Amino acid sequence: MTSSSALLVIDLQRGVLGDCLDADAVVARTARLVARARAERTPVIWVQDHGGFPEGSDDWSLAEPLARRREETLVRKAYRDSFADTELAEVLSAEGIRRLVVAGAQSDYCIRTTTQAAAARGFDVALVADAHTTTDAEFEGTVIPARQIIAHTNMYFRGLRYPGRSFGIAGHDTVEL
Ligand SMILES: O=C1N[C@@H]2C=C[C@H]1C2
Repeated sequence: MTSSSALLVIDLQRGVLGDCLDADAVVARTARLVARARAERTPVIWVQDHGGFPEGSDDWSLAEPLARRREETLVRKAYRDSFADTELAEVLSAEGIRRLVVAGAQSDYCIRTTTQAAAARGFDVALVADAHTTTDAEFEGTVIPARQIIAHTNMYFRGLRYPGRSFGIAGHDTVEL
């Protein structure tokens, strides 16, 4: 079935979520979103990062209760951009996907980078405002709380504009799939 949208679940792995803000709640909301996508026959694509931990390890595994179905695509990555050195672009093209609904972690790394890359590649993008998370950050003495990073990520993508395309944010329970 050629669907125009796909749900992209990025790096909701045990080793990534350790210190992320409200990780359990984000995982639970994402699980409900995945169930919606499956019910509406919207493809679910799972991205898992093996940059920091070996495939098959506990840290590499999806946080429970998330679980990939056999027929759902797994994209393995080692960079913040889920398109970098992966087959994501080919998978999306083959399935006629023109719009991505994005959830996962971490907001300021793989979520931000992948969402911006998708925009630059011509996809419409909806960021699920309450289904991404990250940790507090600190850079050269400046502490940036996770809650601020998440809010800023949502603010940034709510206002992103490219000619002829649509971007936005929405909650896990209302985002169009
Ligand atoms: O956002 C991210 N997801 C993986 C863990 C940190 C980066 C890579």
